[in-house]
Amino acid sequence: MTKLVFIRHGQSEWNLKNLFTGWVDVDLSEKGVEEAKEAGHKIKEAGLQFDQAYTSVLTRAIKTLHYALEESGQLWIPETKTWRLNERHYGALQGKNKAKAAEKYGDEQVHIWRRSYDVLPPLLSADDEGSAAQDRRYADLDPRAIPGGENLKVTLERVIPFWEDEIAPKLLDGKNVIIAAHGNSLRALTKYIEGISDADIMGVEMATGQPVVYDLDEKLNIVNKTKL
Ligand SMILES: O=C(O)[C@H](O)COP(=O)(O)O
Repeated sequence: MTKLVFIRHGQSEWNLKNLFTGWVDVDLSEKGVEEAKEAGHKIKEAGLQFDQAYTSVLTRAIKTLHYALEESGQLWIPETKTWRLNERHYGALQGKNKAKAAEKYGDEQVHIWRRSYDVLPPLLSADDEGSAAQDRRYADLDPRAIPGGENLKVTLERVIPFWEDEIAPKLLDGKNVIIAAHGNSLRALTKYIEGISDADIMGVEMATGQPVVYDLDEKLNIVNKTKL
């Protein structure tokens, strides 16, 4: 049985401050570091051994992966970083406080921005301060692929090609895989592999630093799912 593990990064400094984060590259909080180490401890206890790791190009996910692998004695495994596993881009909401946004625009609107499948947040343009177009790590990307804001649908559309081209072939080859990423890039993957409807995905949440373990058969059907 092939193992696939998802882990959302540990608490970030902006999770702690309740700010929309998206593609802003914030670090883990102290609690987030502890959550990542604890995840590694649980991975070790569960005897999970990986052949390949995938993560985003954002520090909080990369560090979570590294703490978890170090704690489980697997820091040496091959890893691939890709923008396709980044958090959804939260557009012009990035850096804004979620509670203050709810006071200003109403709980309902903020809930729609956060959890609807296909409503976009207010967008950033390429020359706005804070646009990813100014960030060296995206220099090789076609400028048209750099988002000004994403909903879950758009996030899924850029995550899934990476799943199909890179991750699924590894799993089909019998390799055990860990993916350290973000609340919404992992919700997109969860929706895709579990066949969750557009409506039901609104109710799916990913806890910080909690490994989600899938057992997959040789056709990548899900045989079992557990949370550590
Ligand atoms: O980008 C963010 O703000 C968080 O990582 C995810 O936020 P959400 O739970 O509001 O989608």
